[in-house]
Amino acid sequence: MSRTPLMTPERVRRTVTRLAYEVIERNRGVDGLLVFGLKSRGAALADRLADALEQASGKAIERHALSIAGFRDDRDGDQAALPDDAPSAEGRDVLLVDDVLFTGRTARAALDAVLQYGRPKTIRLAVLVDRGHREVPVHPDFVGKVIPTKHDERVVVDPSEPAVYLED
Ligand SMILES: O=P(O)(O)OC[C@H]1O[C@H](OP(=O)(O)OP(=O)(O)O)[C@H](O)[C@@H]1O
Ligand SMILES: O=c1cc[nH]c(=O)[nH]1
Repeated sequence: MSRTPLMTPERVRRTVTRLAYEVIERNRGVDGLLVFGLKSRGAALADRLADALEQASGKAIERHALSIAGFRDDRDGDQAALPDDAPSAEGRDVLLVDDVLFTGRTARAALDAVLQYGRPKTIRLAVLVDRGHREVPVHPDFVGKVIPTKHDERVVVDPSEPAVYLED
């Protein structure tokens, strides 16, 4: 297996900052914003994006991890219990965040999973990398970078650096 760098840590940081400003522009601010990172690897990115939103807006941003277990249409699994600190999404602007968008099945499952939290006013999707090969009609609202890939390659976001690699 070979690993090719696609985005350096500096590039990822700049991209996350740009995404934060795009979210603020689209939502006309951050009031009512509720950020959900898709478990498991979207949660680290959601934290970074929420931090960037706080820095850009000067306001606290509520963020949570969203389990999509039990909502996949292509995998079996039991639904995780709602966490004790589950927020209400009723009437709020929900931002779903994931590191990689591929077939779109995770994001589709997240649309079902998030409705356990109430009925949001809007639900939008932000991803760091869109690598194509969609199998369901999911389109992201905010994209860090579109990276065309072969189907059998893998895009890996290392949350600790953070950096993006292509593995084949
Ligand atoms: O668009 P899709 O085809 O659904 O692929 C994208 C998903 O794949 C990865 O998660 P993975 O399923 O590997 O789970 P993990 O985050 O728990 O590692 C990634 O973090 C996205 O959530
Ligand atoms: O390339 C891929 C495909 C699915 N999920 C990932 O994180 N990367």
